[in-house]
Amino acid sequence: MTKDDVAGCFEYYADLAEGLDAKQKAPVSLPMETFKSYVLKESLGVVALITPWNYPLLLATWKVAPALAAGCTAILKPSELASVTCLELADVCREVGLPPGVLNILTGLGTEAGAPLASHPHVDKVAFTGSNATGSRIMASAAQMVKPVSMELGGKSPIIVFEDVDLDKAAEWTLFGCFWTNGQICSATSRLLVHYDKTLKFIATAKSEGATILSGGNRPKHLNKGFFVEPTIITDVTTSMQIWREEVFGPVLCVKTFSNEDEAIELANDTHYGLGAAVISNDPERCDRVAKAFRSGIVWVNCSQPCFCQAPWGGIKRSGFGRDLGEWGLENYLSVKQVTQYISDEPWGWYQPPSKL
Ligand SMILES: NC(=O)c1ccc[n+]([C@@H]2O[C@H](COP(=O)([O-])OP(=O)(O)OC[C@H]3O[C@@H](n4cnc5c(N)ncnc54)[C@H](O)[C@@H]3O)[C@@H](O)[C@H]2O)c1
Ligand SMILES: NCCCC=O
Repeated sequence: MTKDDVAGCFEYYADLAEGLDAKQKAPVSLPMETFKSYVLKESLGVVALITPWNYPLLLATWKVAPALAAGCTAILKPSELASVTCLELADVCREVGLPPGVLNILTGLGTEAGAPLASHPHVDKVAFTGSNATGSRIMASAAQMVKPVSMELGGKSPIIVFEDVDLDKAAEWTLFGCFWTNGQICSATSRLLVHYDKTLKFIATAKSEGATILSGGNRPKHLNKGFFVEPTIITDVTTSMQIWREEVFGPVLCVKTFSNEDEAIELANDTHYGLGAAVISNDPERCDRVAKAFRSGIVWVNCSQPCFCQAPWGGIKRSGFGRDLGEWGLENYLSVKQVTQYISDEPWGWYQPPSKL
């Protein structure tokens, strides 16, 4: 599936690149007839793309494809934990005729390869996806040179399940939203807010489907080696607990109940993060209200986690700023230049000619 997503993303940005010429010289309407103005969109130059270990090829593609489409020269620094697919991508780019030097892969540790790249004076922009701690370090070093950055950081995303839903569907989206790819997704909806009346039925249904409720949290007995954790569901959580507030980046779902829509929204937004948020309800007006009220960059209605390269991806608050994907992802790598021309034959008239003095 990732390979298809990668190819789809390159094709999408190839189309946007072809459309860029037609968007050049877009006129700007001015209040003075003696001037005319238009806008050029230009490549930012040399961009550093620093990416995480989860979805290593896809998340690199979300940056490489729009950066190349915008005409940038890119240096991709993949995670030291998962670099191989990005090296393969470079081979494919060479095979299809990308000129040498346009896409460069720099492997290595964050401190030894990522940090010098991010602070290099010849790098015009840093586009980063990863943890908040690293993002904050990169912002601090980029600030020394007033270098633009875009940040795709972590999250602790909520999913609100209202009482009017089909329980089976809600249970499936809730489990998928948190446990898909072991919860190692930035946007995992790992805080479940469920209407109180539904809670017992929800748990009973999940139990009858074989889920382990209020348990997990251990290494699976049959896996002695490696970094494995049982799918874990935790209830009786308070909003001040670390497990409710901090990103786990693993298969852990916290559950809290609410008694009305306002309380659900307040609990959902009670986080430093603002990446994803989901609402499950059969009431379309309620879905609209809640979608507007969520303080996040992405909202899913009656689902969780679907991702399309045409739609903007990114967060607010400590989940970052700037957007990957869609036309917004291309704008990440373009600068906007105004060209304003004086078109009158008359002198500007700042200095009076001697004859008129
Ligand atoms: N918002 C999103 O779209 C998105 C997507 C995927 C992952 N994430 C987040 O990424 C995190 C998991 O990824 P991770 O563990 O690889 O993150 P990480 O911050 O540890 O590493 C990300 C990248 O930064 C590099 N790096 C580390 N220190 C650096 C430094 N001082 N200067 C420059 N580069 C440095 C690493 O080598 C790696 O390439 C989670 O918090 C997750 O939520 C966010
Ligand atoms: N579906 C891809 C999500 C990437 C975030 O970690």
